[in-house]
Amino acid sequence: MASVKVDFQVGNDGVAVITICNPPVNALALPIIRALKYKFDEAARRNDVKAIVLTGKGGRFSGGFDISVMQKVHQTGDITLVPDVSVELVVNSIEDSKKPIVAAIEGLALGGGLELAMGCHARVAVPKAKLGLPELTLGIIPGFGGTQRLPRLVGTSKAVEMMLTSKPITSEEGQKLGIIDAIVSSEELLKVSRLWALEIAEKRKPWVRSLHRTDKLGSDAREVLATARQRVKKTAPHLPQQQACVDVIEHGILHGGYSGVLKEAEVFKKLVLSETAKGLIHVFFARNTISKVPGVTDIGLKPRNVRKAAVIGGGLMGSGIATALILGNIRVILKEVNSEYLQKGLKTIEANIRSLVTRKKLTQQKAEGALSLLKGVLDYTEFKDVDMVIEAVIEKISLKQEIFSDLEKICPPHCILASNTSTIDLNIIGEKISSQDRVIGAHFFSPAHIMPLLEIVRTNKTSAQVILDLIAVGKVIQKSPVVVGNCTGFAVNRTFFPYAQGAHLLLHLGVDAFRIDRLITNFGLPMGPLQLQDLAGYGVAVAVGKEFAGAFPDRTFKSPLVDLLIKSGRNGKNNGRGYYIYEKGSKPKPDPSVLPIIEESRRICNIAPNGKPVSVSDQEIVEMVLFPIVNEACRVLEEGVVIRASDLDIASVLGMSFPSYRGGIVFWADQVGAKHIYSSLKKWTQLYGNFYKPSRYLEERATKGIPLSAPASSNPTTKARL
Ligand SMILES: C[C@H](O)CC(=O)SCCNC(=O)CCNC(=O)[C@H](O)C(C)(C)COP(=O)(O)OP(=O)(O)OC[C@H]1O[C@@H](n2cnc3c(N)ncnc32)[C@H](O)[C@@H]1OP(=O)(O)O
Repeated sequence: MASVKVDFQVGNDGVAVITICNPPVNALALPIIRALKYKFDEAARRNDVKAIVLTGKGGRFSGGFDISVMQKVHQTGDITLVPDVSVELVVNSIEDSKKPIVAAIEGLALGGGLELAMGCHARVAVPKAKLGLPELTLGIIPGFGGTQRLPRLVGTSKAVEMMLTSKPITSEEGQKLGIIDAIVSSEELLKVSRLWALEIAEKRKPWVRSLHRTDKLGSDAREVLATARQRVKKTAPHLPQQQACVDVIEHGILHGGYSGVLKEAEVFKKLVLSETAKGLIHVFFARNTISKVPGVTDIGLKPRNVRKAAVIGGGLMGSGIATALILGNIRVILKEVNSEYLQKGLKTIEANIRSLVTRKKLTQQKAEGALSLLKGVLDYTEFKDVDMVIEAVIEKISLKQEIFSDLEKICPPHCILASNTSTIDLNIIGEKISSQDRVIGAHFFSPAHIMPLLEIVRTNKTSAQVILDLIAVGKVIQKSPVVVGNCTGFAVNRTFFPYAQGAHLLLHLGVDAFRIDRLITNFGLPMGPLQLQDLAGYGVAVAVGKEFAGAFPDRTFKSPLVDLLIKSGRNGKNNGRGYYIYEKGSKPKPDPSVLPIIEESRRICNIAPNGKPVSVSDQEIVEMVLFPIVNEACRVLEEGVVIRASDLDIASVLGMSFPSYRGGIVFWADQVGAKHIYSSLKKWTQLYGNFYKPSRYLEERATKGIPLSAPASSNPTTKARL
């Protein structure tokens, strides 16, 4: 705690430098906020202080209000834990101070950090500092006056864009927009800021109170807001903070900045208590926790550098993985079996990179740099000095075993031997080699260069060093690595295998296919289970169905539907025909001609009670698809496949696009309540069979009233080692 403080130093020039010290990001924790108020008031009182500079220690101004305070509010329900910073500190002690205050910004000023800076009378920054108000990603709006001062400093249109997208700008852009007054080197920052503050005091530079300005709001501000409001209605119907943000900005434009500040504080507090904020704030911390792996990241090991990697197999996955690696500045050797496949793989990688340039996600220069790191090969000659190999060939055990035997002979002894398998037991893949401590799963999600999740699968033998190395690679290539244990489907596919099956079961009970998908998208997933099946192609559905039927025969729903769809010439999006019709340039349309096929499958299965379609409410349909997933998540937790429940939340959000504002699958389940989930599953088991049978873990937690996310107690039946 000693490092959490606010420094106060008065120089001979009469400038007090107030420094926020709370590593690593100088979050505005409650003691910091209290100390800031105290120090500003002290500076105002002292006769030897003519002007003030506010800055942050360690190269970062501030990452904003301490988000863990809001988490405490969620745990306790006590909103009074959030102090009144907006008026008491920012308006009274900073903006309305009788002495000029300059913010000296290094590294980043985000959220509450930027809001403090905007309360100051000028801002000096170093090059490339990040400035932004990312609060909306947490389900809240800025609460220290940001919704009012940002439009007054950069204009309504830009401010709305910055807040609704949560994307930061650089100090250079900030200077052009007018929020930054000067850019100087890090060495000069304090000197220039002190002088600037003194010059304001001497009236040689303007003394600007942002909240009092109106010149930049623009005469079209209300139209800008009306357009934004329409847009968020369409694009973010589940995110109340988006609409609220626009409303609060408008309030300040109509009624004046100070009234806007008061309105903002009121709405901010309401939003902190919203379900959306609970989910998103949980995801923020859960995402930071995933790479903390007991026995791996806490035993003093250092990750080794992976400079050169090899990818075996240039298909869809292999080329995506190679793309991700070169984008992370890692040299890549792509190996294929013949030059035709190799050229195809290389072309796919090039196309992946070029499409990022077209979509303005990558500069031309960076694209060329990345592509220069790629080399295609047809043999193992280049493998002598690779630090990591990721095998991404077809799912055939003998082929993978042969490759791993070759790799063990050819690659250096430190080389990580990874497989991108999504189905095969890693112990079997590594069975024939002696370096089983180097065998690990690197399970990417398609398209591998875009999807943010990396499921790192360890076996009982994988060494801590290799796990740590792969976590580090994951971070370098901008993925969120989740370390999981070895079991059928690993954590993500295993948990979500009932997704399609739940939909199929409902279909066979007589529920309309498109109703199921519509309700699931209304719930917040980007597409329903049937459309997802179309997207993946039916080959995947058949393979995955077989795998899970083999592993979990007690809870697999079998139907001839996919076979019938294939027989009718459908293969989902791949050939433009599935449950939906896919035409270039237009959204998928439900295909009425699929209905007789579903009907035929229903006839064959004949599971609807009395042969009649069941009558189920919209909510029940959503629950009948999602509760079986929660049930499987419970088994994954009980078996210790993931380290902690929040890892599964992140895996579900990043791997399956489960809505982050619902906090992930287990977090959401706890909001719904284990008791309700358990009793619903029990009822459906009696009505419709074992697919719904509640797991022991769920039953125990529901009966004892323990949250599903609470750490496992004693003796988990750990099949997967973690
Ligand atoms: C009233 C106000 O308007 C409301 C607010 O200000 S809400 C806060 C708004 N600010 C934000 O959303 C910024 C959140 N933070 C970030 O985006 C990133 O942490 C960052 C860009 C600041 C730094 O990124 P990076 O260097 O990769 O560090 P990162 O690993 O994320 O964070 C380091 C640690 O700081 C913590 N942290 C970062 N910002 C924090 C914050 N605002 N509050 C509390 N903790 C924070 C992280 O949880 C992490 O903790 P850990 O080491 O125990 O896991």
